[in-house]
Amino acid sequence: MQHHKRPPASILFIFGGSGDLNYRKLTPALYNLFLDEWMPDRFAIVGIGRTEYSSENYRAHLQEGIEKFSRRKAEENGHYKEFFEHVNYLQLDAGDIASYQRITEYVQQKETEWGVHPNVIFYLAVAPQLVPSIAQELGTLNLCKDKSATRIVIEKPFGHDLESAHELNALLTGLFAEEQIFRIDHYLGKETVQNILALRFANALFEPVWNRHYIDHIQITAAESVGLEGRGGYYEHSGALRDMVQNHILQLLCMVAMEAPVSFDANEIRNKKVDVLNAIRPIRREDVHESAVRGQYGAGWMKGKQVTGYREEKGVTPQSNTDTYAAVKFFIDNWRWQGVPFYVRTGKLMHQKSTHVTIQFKEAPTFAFPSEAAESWRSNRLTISIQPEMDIRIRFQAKRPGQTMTLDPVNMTFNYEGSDDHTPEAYETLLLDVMEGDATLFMRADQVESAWKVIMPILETWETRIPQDFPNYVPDSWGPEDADALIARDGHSWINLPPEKK
Ligand SMILES: NC(=O)C1=CN([C@@H]2O[C@H](COP(=O)(O)OP(=O)(O)OC[C@H]3O[C@@H](n4cnc5c(N)ncnc54)[C@H](OP(=O)(O)O)[C@@H]3O)[C@@H](O)[C@H]2O)C=CC1
Ligand SMILES: O=C1O[C@H](COP(=O)(O)O)[C@@H](O)[C@H](O)[C@H]1O
Repeated sequence: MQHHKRPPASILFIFGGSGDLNYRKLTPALYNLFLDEWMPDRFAIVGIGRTEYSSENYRAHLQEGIEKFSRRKAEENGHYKEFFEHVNYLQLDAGDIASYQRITEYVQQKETEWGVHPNVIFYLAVAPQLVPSIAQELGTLNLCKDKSATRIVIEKPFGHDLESAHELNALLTGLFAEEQIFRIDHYLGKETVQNILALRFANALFEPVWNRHYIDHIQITAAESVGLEGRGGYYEHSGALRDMVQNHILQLLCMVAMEAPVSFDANEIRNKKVDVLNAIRPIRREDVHESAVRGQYGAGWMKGKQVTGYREEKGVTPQSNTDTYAAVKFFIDNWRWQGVPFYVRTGKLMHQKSTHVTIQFKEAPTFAFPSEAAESWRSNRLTISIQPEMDIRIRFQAKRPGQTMTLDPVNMTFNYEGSDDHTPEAYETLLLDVMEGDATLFMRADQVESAWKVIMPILETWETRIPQDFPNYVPDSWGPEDADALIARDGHSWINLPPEKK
């Protein structure tokens, strides 16, 4: 039974249809949208690549991806036949200009068959070097002149630095209108990330204390327990700062720090976020060593299994100085956040997978209880767990039952109802938004460039100074000691989130 309005008729062309992202993320997401009756009544998905596939082989390959990576359990997957009737493969070399005609022909054929002019979406799930030439060719197709019906989706990384991101923006905005361009940051599609806006702006409770008068500092952690997962070739030219901080972490920071939007219009939200990026205090090159720490993992053990060091990974050079860990202290120079440090960190092969935001409130102004009542006054803390735990915890002091006045910190926890396999994956939300033409959860050109501006001084400094101590952390740890020192200098320590007891 259909219980919601579906997007209009759509054709999705996935450049990189034979690639890893489509196999692991995009097709499982589209399949779940199909099962949840969110796909349009009329839709077609066309994978594009040079690899030879018959339709049958291609569908079997993608079905395997769904079976491995769909959030639904195997027994819930059962509508492959109906779904794959909508899926086809176009063997095409993106460098062959003449072959783009086949795309136009496919659209015309569907238009005739369906009797409607469909939305046409080009998803570029290819290496970044291919993006400019594919965009260039698509931009010259007549069907891309229809600004309301044709869209282009660009995967990360969006540029390698400020200059290349600016060039890519110039190219794309010369070919497409801004409303046709969907720059993906998959963190924005996560339920728990979107919930930051609901927590802050759908409740009157938090806003009065959400500022420098009550908040001592904020921490954002995106710790991964995985390593490179076969992506050494890409990662070696990226590193943790580019791979995670420039995009996902700065977007989280924006959602925590932005002013209240007056509406949920895409541009209104994006304006408020870009204001935060533009207010981040530029880090002077001579101060980088005080505000930022980089790390690289060596060989060691991860949960009882031996793992190789970063420099021995496939696709990595033996003397590599690429950062697999980054921690940065930011300040936001505006009225709300003046003087409040934002500590952010991310790393590969860390002790525990955990992405969370911690708002540490200031101490109570005076403590009327006997000094032995509590170890610390710094009890008020709000933690937004993004993954794998999906909850919001408020920590406060409570009296321990008994005849003495002894205080203990306790947690009040909101848990997302239902199990993980009922929560839409980020790519489901984002693909649906693209089909609906809603760009709220996508990056605008100026947002991407402002984020690059924030990290450029760190990147440039790191690129010119050779780290003396790499590798400087072992797998299954919380990163390099210098990162502990970065936050300890201000009298704080990193908060590692224990899993909530169920
Ligand atoms: N994999 C992931 O988990 C993530 C990936 N991304 C991004 O998504 C993008 C794709 O990554 P991923 O899927 O891992 O990469 P893969 O290397 O697995 O896939 C690359 C795709 O590009 C296609 N391709 C390459 N050259 C051509 C060509 N000349 N003409 C047509 N198609 C071509 C390949 O097809 P063929 O060889 O058949 O021609 C293949 O389908 C990258 O930008 C990556 O950074 C972002 C987040 C996560
Ligand atoms: O974009 C990326 O994100 C993943 C982490 O995503 P998550 O949803 O699992 O938190 C990271 O592993 C990868 O290196 C990076 O390119």
